Amino acid sequence: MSGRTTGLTPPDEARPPVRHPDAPAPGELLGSHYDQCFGCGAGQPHGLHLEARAGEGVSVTAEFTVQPAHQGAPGLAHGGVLATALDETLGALNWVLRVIAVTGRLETDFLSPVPVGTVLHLEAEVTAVHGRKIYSTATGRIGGPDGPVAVRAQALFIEVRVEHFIANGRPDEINAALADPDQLRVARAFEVNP
Ligand SMILES: CCCCCCCCCC(=O)SCCNC(=O)CCNC(=O)[C@H](O)C(C)(C)COP(=O)(O)OP(=O)(O)OC[C@H]1O[C@@H](n2cnc3c(N)ncnc32)[C@H](O)[C@@H]1OP(=O)(O)O
Repeated sequence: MSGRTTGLTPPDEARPPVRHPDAPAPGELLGSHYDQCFGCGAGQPHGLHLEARAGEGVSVTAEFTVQPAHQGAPGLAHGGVLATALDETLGALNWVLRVIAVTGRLETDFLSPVPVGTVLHLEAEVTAVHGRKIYSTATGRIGGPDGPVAVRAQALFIEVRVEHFIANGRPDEINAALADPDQLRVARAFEVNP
């Protein structure tokens, strides 16, 4: 046993999240944090190509259209792909907090099947912050932004430094990313911490 507190309920001493003053304006398209990301990268042919926008407060919205490559059962989205869509949307909250954070824990509820061709309308918000721990929730609706919730998640993200990726990633991809001016621009945007 590690002794970690792994619950998804913020402790009493957690504080409300703070929108960074330089966060993108509500409605602004956030773009991809990495071209090869399976969740949001344009360079991944079978990726989700999820497009997220900044919301009000510390929130984001996103859309993901389920493609034939995303099937689990015939004609239905794979649950892991739906969890990825939730994870990616929650990860996009980094843009609004202006911190780099990775998923530590993700709990997902699958409430109804999501057919291929469906546009999943996602929303995520940070509910509390405690030290490096960022507590957040997300929903995915079908049939429109106000349609029924098909999937939802609670998550705990952990703030990391950019060195986390340099220390743990494969050298080929790390070096390619460091040589890409667009990628450096994104990394610098996250380094403007309060
Ligand atoms: C450039 C932008 C990039 C944005 C990417 C977004 C992509 C979408 C999101 C993802 O999918 S990220 C990829 C999936 N996640 C990972 O690969 C993370 C793998 N795990 C790790 O690298 C480390 O475990 C982690 C950095 C999360 C934590 O290790 P640390 O050594 O830095 O933290 P530490 O063990 O000191 O724990 C700090 C606090 O967090 C808590 N914690 C850490 N890991 C946890 C965990 N897994 N579950 C619950 N709590 C956790 C821990 O209990 C502790 O709480 P307290 O401060 O209250 O003691």
